[in-house]
This record gives sequence, C-alpha cells and structure tokens, in this order.
Amino acid sequence: MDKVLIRELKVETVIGVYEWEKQIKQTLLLDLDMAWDNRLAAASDTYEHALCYETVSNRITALITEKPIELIETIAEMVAQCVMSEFNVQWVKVTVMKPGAVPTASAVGVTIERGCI
Ligand SMILES: Nc1nc2c(c(=O)[nH]1)N=C([C@H](O)[C@@H](O)CO)CN2
Repeated sequence: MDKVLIRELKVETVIGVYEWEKQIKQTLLLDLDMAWDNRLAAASDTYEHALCYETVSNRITALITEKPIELIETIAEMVAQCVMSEFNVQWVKVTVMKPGAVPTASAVGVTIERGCI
C-alpha cells in the first residue's frame, strides 16, 4: 500500500504529568505514516486527489496545542483518530517522541498503529 509520510513534525506544547511540566512548553516530534493510494494523484497530477501532508501537519499541530495533555500516549491516540476521521485515512502509524524527557536518551516515545490496510 502507498503511504504519505510526515517526519519529525515539531510541536511546542504543554505536555507532561508533573506539576512543573504544566507551567512550560516542551517539544514533541511526530512521525506519521498514512496509507493512501497515490496512483490517482500521480496519474492526474492533481492536488485534489493527494493527501496533503501540509494540511494534515497544520491540523495536527492545532489539535495538539488546543489544551494541556499529560501523556504522549494520549497525543498519539488523538492524532490517529483525527487523521482517520477527518482525512479518510484507513490506516495510520503515529510515533510521538519527547526529546529531552530523559536526559541520557536522545528521545523517548510511543508508536501506535490504528485501522487496517
Ligand atoms: N509512557 C509514558 N511514560 C511517561 C510519560 C508519558 O507521557 N508516557 N511522561 C512522563 C513525564 O511527563 C516525563 O516526560 C517528564 O520528564 C514520564 N513517563
């Protein structure tokens, strides 16, 4: 199955379980793999048939920054549900990384897959 990808989408937001985290913004990095049949867009060279990674990126950024969230698991689930319900994507893999959360790791994170191909 074809896919449309977003890599290392950087979102600054209030995220975390501890009190001090609720007072600051931190950086999240998101990777998305979205199942999408790219043949129609390619054959017609028509934007309307493409899954627009820019539109998806903007929507996800708005969604994540709407309100404070505690867990990156919640972010991953929100993003997956949004992409499937608003963009007609049948399968999505979402990775949410929180660089800096564990100083001795370059990043920590979660990955989920939702839907079926
Ligand atoms: N599985 C998770 N573990 C932890 C999370 C999380 O969102 N998912 N969050 C924290 C704290 O917010 C941490 O990032 C503070 O540095 C700890 N563990």
